[in-house]
Amino acid sequence: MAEPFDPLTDPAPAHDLRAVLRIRAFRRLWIGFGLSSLGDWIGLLALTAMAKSFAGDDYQLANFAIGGVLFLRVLPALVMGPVAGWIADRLDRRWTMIVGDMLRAALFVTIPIVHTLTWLLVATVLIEIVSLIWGPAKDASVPNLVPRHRLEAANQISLITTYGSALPAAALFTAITLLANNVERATGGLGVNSIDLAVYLNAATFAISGLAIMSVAEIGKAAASGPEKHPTLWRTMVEGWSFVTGTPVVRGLVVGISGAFAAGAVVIGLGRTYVEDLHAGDPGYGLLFGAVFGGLALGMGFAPRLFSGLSRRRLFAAGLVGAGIGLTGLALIQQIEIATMIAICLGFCAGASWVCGYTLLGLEVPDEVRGRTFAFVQSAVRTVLAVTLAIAPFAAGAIGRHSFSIGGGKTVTYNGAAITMLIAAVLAVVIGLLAWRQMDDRPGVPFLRDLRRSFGKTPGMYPTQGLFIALEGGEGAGKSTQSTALAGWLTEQGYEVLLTREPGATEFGQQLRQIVLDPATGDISHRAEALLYAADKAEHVDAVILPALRRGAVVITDRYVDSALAYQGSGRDLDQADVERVNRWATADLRPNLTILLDLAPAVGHGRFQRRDRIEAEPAEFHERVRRAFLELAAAEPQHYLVLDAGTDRETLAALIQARVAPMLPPKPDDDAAPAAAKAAADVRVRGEQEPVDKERAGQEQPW
Ligand SMILES: Nc1ncnc2c1ncn2[C@@H]1O[C@H](COP(=O)(O)OP(=O)(O)OP(=O)(O)O)[C@@H](O)[C@H]1O
Ligand SMILES: Cc1cn([C@H]2C[C@H](O)[C@@H](COP(=O)(O)O)O2)c(=O)[nH]c1=O
Repeated sequence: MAEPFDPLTDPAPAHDLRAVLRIRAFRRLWIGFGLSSLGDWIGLLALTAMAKSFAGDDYQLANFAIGGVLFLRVLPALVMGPVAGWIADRLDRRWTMIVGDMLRAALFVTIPIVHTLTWLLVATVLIEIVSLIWGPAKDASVPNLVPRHRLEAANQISLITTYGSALPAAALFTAITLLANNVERATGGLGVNSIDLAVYLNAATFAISGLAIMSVAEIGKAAASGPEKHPTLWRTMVEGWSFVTGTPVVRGLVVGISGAFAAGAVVIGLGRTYVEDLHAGDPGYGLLFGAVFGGLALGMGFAPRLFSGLSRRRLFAAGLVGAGIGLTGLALIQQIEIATMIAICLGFCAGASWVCGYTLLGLEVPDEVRGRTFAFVQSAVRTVLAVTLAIAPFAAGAIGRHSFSIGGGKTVTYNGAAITMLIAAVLAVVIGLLAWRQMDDRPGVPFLRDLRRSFGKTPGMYPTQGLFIALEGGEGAGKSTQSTALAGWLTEQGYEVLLTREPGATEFGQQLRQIVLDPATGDISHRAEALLYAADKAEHVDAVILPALRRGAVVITDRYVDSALAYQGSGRDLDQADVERVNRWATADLRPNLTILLDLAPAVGHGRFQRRDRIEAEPAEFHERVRRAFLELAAAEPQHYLVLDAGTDRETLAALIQARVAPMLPPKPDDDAAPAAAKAAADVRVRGEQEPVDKERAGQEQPW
């Protein structure tokens, strides 16, 4: 089970990488896969060097041997992918990884001992097969070790570690070979072989990785689905395929990720001839590659934080389209300095997409098929890489050199590499747009507006235990009526329900309510008003809402953060962004799983009652602004809102609310299994009027 996130003990923002590493289970797994990745890279360098050494001075054989090692590293994925996924979903994932690491260590040890090219190639295939099972087992485990809102940061760490370990691996490999050669020279030939040494070191990294993973007891077997707990391999493959093709989001992800890799492979496959055509030579080649990979690292590391408020589905697809546009620029601009800049942007977009795609797979794919899906993606990616790398140079060669007149007697010459890149760029854009169509979760909201608003915003923390529902709307819209009705309906069904409200659900909150709403308070600074409401929220979340959610209760609050954004952020002359920042901080960014917005013309709402408190007494324009702000908030995140016409009769409204809430409900406290205390709690508790807050008890609750 995941070590659950608790805003009370770890209030770090979701994108804080250190906060993920504070999760013990993930940290240990990270040490394991960090070492495995390091081993993988050293292995690649050492085995290609060893293959070359077997060929001696025979240039052709050396190329064949190196090509053979590289080809055999890709080949197993093409045939073994589905089997690897089946194994990863069926076996205990921790033991799969431990045994996998130990097997890889043992296989690496045998290579210098047997010392033949044939065994080197056979062992390469076997190691790759083990890696194919190990990878999906690891990828599928991560979402179970970290809370959902930290999965993206966990994936950033995973990807940066996997690809970033290439650099220390190369440095280590160089250091070993230099050291071994110096020892050889100094001792006059003890027979220390630097490549063998690197291979043994590599074996050691896998063995230590296995030991590190042994201590992660939290990793287990995949959740079993349905009555058939051990489906056959064939059945698993068919189910996996139909899951991927039949689930639009996953289909979009697989198509998108494959497209991104195809675009990347085109740059890798044609980079050499492309820079030759720009007369940039080896330095240009190095520059271009450094730019793409540097951009990738920047995208993986910073894009999620930079666009923290943007829907991940949109960021994924936009990244793909961005990479396609970058590739177009690369193909058209025939100047190495500008091409380098473009390559950084291209890498950035691809990196953003890659980390989002991985996170979405972890979030959208159920545990029982996650291993298969990751294996499927890895196979698809490797197949696409292999095919693109093979086809791109031929396509470029076949296209050849072409000159185009651009007027004024001038011509530009594009050769096959640039034109093939252009074709790949168009494909990448089309694939990105297709992925967008399949996955967009905010239809109707213009992307640029979304993008502008997303800067500096946080994605929010949505409870995964219990259910959190907020009712929002203007004065007299019927929030109290509907929240009471909803609470009654849920209680009848056996749920523990906590009905609460803002401001004033705690003793402290009652005092604040008195101050902010009493007309006798008169005019106070709008910032002071905003802070008083925010203080009420902070206490409400810590003392009332979180403890109830941790118990698995359904929490219904009559008003929450949206009220502050609408009343203080839009009604008053305050900056919305400031109000949002303060309120997100005050509530540890806890957001309702669903906000029910009861929309009503202010005049109608005011006509439903007589009394006027300090806020209700504000002029009509104030309440109009508040109404518009509520509607805009709902339009910006439709998946978290139910907007209803509050002029509808009470019963119809209640039925509509029930229909929307029903599929979101958590499991009921099981009559037989639930502890007595939980059963006793299965009633409606109303906060804000009678009960004082029992802080001591709240502090003792289990984290959720
Ligand atoms: N659908 C409805 N149609 C007509 N009247 C309603 C409806 N729902 C509630 N009312 C009436 O409107 C008045 C205000 O309802 P309620 O207290 O539920 O609204 P509220 O949104 O909680 O108000 P406030 O913002 O003041 O807390 C009550 O007299 C209630 O009986
Ligand atoms: C939470 C919250 C509330 N308000 C305003 C909105 C209402 O005018 C009152 C609360 O009264 P109710 O009868 O309990 O609905 O307070 C606000 O301005 N900002 C907030 O964050």
